[in-house]
Amino acid sequence: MVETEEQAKDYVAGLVGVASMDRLAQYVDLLIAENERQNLISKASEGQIWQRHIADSVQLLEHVSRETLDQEHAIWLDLGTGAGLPGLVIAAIFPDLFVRLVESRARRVEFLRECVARLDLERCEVLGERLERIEPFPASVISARAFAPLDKLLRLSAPFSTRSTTYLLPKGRSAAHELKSQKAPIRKMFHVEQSLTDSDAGIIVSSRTHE
Ligand SMILES: C[S@@+](CC[C@H](N)C(=O)[O-])C[C@H]1O[C@@H](n2cnc3c(N)ncnc32)[C@H](O)[C@@H]1O
Repeated sequence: MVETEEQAKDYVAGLVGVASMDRLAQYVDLLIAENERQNLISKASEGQIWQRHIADSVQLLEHVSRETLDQEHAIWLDLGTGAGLPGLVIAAIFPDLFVRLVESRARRVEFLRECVARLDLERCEVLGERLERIEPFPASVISARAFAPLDKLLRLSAPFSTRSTTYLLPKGRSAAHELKSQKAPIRKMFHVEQSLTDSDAGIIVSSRTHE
């Protein structure tokens, strides 16, 4: 388990390069500063930002194949990005990957755009709209943390999903229960992975190529 700030930084540094670590540190500074102006993350989590937010986002990489990310036109779509979690963290790690962040609240959109500019993430696009209003495109990866209940999330994201889309859905403590309440075909498409940052939390991940 990744339980402390030190462990979180070591965990992330073990997975990403030095330049990515620098961009993540820059993002952490921007996030803490902006959290004074708008409510992006809980005040209580500021002192554990690497463990609660950065490592929590980075761990998603353990559940997506390198092959998926290396495809020429791979797009990582993050729904309800809010403060930048996990989508901006992913963009900071992979500046060459096309990352699209969907967020409807104007002040959050403004903050995300500022982060994209300050971190020089040319391939990261902030779609400042409700997801329902966005013209669908095929996404290689769809992530969403604390965005919507699973059935709504799957309904809204379906137009962006293909047979090979990898879903990565950190669901906190409700993961197993939410998946269990779905109909059999959905239950078969996904499984729950243990979160490394919270022993009670799970990540709903698509199991394999699906319809
Ligand atoms: C609870 S926050 C989670 C933010 C971030 N993913 C995190 O884990 O910290 C949910 C975010 O989704 C955004 N959101 C909710 N419904 C949306 C929709 N239909 N389209 C776009 N954004 C939406 C909200 O504005 C909010 O910023």
